[in-house]
Amino acid sequence: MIHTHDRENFFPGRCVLVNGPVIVGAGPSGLAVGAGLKQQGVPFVILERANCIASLWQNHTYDRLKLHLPKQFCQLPYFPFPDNIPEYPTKYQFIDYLESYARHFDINPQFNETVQSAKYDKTCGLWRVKTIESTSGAMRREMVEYICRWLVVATGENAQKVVPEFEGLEEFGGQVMHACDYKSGEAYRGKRVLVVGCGNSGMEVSLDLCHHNAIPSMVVRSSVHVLPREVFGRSTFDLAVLMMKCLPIWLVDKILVVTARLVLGNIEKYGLRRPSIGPLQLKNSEGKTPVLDIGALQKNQIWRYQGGPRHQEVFRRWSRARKRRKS
Ligand SMILES: NC(=O)C1=CN([C@@H]2O[C@H](COP(=O)(O)OP(=O)(O)OC[C@H]3O[C@@H](n4cnc5c(N)ncnc54)[C@H](OP(=O)(O)O)[C@@H]3O)[C@@H](O)[C@H]2O)C=CC1
Ligand SMILES: O=C(O)C(=O)Cc1c[nH]c2ccccc12
Repeated sequence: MIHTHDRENFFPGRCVLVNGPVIVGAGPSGLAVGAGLKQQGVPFVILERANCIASLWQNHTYDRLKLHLPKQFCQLPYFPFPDNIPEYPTKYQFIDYLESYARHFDINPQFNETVQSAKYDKTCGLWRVKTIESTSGAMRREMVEYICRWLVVATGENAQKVVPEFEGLEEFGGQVMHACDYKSGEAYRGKRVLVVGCGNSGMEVSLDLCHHNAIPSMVVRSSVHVLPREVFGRSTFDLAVLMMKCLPIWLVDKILVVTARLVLGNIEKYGLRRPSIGPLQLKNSEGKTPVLDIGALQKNQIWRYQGGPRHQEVFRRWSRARKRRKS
């Protein structure tokens, strides 16, 4: 007979005892933790739901993407970028680098394993991490329970897409996609595209659409800090990091905003407003990343619907205009 307590603990899969940490996620952070542990000779297991390392970079980024920050800020510990890589690596160069990083440290994640739960068992001081095979279509998906003393969650800041509700989407008739599925503007030549969101993704997708002679418009919900990626040939981020070493954050913010104003002009003429809090302070308090501009701001073919109307109202107007054009 199985008691309730036993039933809770009953697990129909394999059980693996890990003599070190379990790391969830084989993205840059998971790999970096793995490399550190390898160097100390500590055994570990990396669990990854996708079938490759850095799956967000491999599968959910657009073709033209380049890192925003100079390479020295994006490299992982103990293994710098090769010298022949440019200052702002492309996504392909970044992925190659991560692949060689994993090879260099002989890191072999367990792919196609999705963590379903992780519970800390206080009585024995151990984590119980349950996974299920992620390969779809398998008749019986394998389940494994890992038991370990340490758990490292390295699942990423932006792994989960957020799609706002859109009333009237069924009647819209046009194609709708999230930025994580956008590859290039090639398919949108000559077409009107409404881009919802004015973060780095929204700005760069709009710029890519311009490069492909599509006609993007943007929905700008709130205020946003736009900084030039470079000032006098020097990375703005690099300058911010340098200034932070000797100046208070509010002053660095003031300098960044004044410099951005000198380089880019008043962003209100591009349909944008700046937040009252400075860019670094806003990043610290709300996690909101400033937009690092690589040319989208000044593309005057991008129309920006600013402020008041939320995506819903703009979308309704947009949808109606599309129907009028089609009829
Ligand atoms: N080349 C690079 O290195 C790139 C880096 N990135 C990075 O990836 C991360 C994710 O960036 P991103 O994908 O842009 O996401 P963000 O969360 O940074 O931006 C999302 C944007 O969408 C807006 N938004 C959300 N919901 C709605 C809605 N319902 N109606 C209208 N607007 C809405 C937000 O407005 P609000 O502010 O009002 O919430 C915000 O402006 C960031 O750290 C970014 O810097 C992204 C692209 C390129
Ligand atoms: O561009 C990105 O995706 C970044 O995350 C860059 C970034 C993070 N924190 C910052 C603070 C000031 C300027 C850029 C950044």
